[in-house]
Amino acid sequence: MPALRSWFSIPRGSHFSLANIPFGIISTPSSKTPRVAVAIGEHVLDLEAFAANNGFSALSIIQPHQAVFSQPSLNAFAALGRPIHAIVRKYIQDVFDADTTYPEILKTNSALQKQALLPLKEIQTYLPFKIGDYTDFFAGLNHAVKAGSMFRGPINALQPNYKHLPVAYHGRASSIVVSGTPIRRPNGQILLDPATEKKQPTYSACKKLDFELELGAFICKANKMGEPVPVNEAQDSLFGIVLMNDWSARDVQAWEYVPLGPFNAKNFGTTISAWVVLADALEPFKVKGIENDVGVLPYLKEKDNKSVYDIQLKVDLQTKSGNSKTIAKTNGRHLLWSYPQMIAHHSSTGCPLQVGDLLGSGTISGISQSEYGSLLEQSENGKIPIKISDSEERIFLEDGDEVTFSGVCGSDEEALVGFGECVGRIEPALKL
Ligand SMILES: O=C(O)/C=C/C(=O)CC(=O)CC(=O)O
Ligand SMILES: [Ca+2]
Ligand SMILES: [Mg+2]
Repeated sequence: MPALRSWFSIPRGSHFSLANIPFGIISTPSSKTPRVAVAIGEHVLDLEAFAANNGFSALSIIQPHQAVFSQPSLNAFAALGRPIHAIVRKYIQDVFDADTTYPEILKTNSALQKQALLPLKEIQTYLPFKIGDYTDFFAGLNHAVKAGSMFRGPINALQPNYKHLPVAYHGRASSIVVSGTPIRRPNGQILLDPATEKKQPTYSACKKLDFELELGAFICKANKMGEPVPVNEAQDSLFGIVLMNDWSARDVQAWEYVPLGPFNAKNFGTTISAWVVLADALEPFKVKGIENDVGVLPYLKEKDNKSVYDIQLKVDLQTKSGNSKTIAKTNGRHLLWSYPQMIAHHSSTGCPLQVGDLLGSGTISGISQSEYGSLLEQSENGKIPIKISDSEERIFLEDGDEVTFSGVCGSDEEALVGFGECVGRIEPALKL
């Protein structure tokens, strides 16, 4: 399909082309109340201002719902359901199209352009949703094999359940932050010398601080308690996707996680990107995930044989002294389980999912060192240093390090569907 052309200037290579239209929450120095916007090129369209100035006058279906754009989160907009998200996205694409059906709405309305089109660099972004619950899956097969091999050897790398159900832990919604928020190194219980017989922990600053490259999915449809979401209807629950960093304290994790899973090792901070790419925008980039070679149970069997996304993912690390390096490149296709399968399994007991819940994919890794989505894998749990520059290397994160994830779909520079960035810098631990 040829790229949509706009009357509005959208630079080539922008993650926020007309093919995208991602949603987020913004404010400006002169208007500090957080509200809904979409990103377009190097600007955002403030949907509160747009709605208040008859921007949706040609879209009668949205008129009774315009208050959703004045909310400080996307929950109310998301709850309108996928057919409405699709209509709104298509309408905004039309308003910006070079041959728009509605030139009077924005193309020839310079007053509204001035009011509602704001430079990205002048706005502040916020968490896109009020997140009630957060669950982090472990669907990245290559990551699970690599991490499991390091801890239990290659024969026992995967637990017997791994290919039969999407494994997950219940995370902590209260410490999810938007891209750009600093992350403080946690203090925690660790074993300084795990090899010795006597297991005596100390309480200290984490010495094995790591990132995990993941995708996060937001839920837009609540299921009632007791009523599971069938796998082949689960796409209706999927609002959109963000980049996600499940910061992980590996030494805390190693000591605490058997038998109930990660607790404090992953509850001190999780960063997500600010712009939510709608499931509809990702539709052209659906691909087959990793083949599951066990026959999954019927409640996890999907009709759709393409249900993960071809997203080119990248991790950059910049040190306090300014050296930086791309330390990993991988792809969103490296998942054994799809989001519909995760949703179906999560709700299979009757557990209610709610609008605004966040589901992490699990760390996404390829199969070679430069494709690993965590330092745990890259450094073989601290054994192999990763060269950042001639003067610096890393095994785990140091104070002042800044980790930047980016993700983009497509190759046509005029029609990229990108996520922007998911950034966090490490601050020193509280002094003990
Ligand atoms: O297989 C294991 O015992 C451990 C796996 C991990 O440590 C990976 C991990 O932290 C899970 C995650 O992706 O959050
Ligand atoms: Ca994780
Ligand atoms: Mg986390």
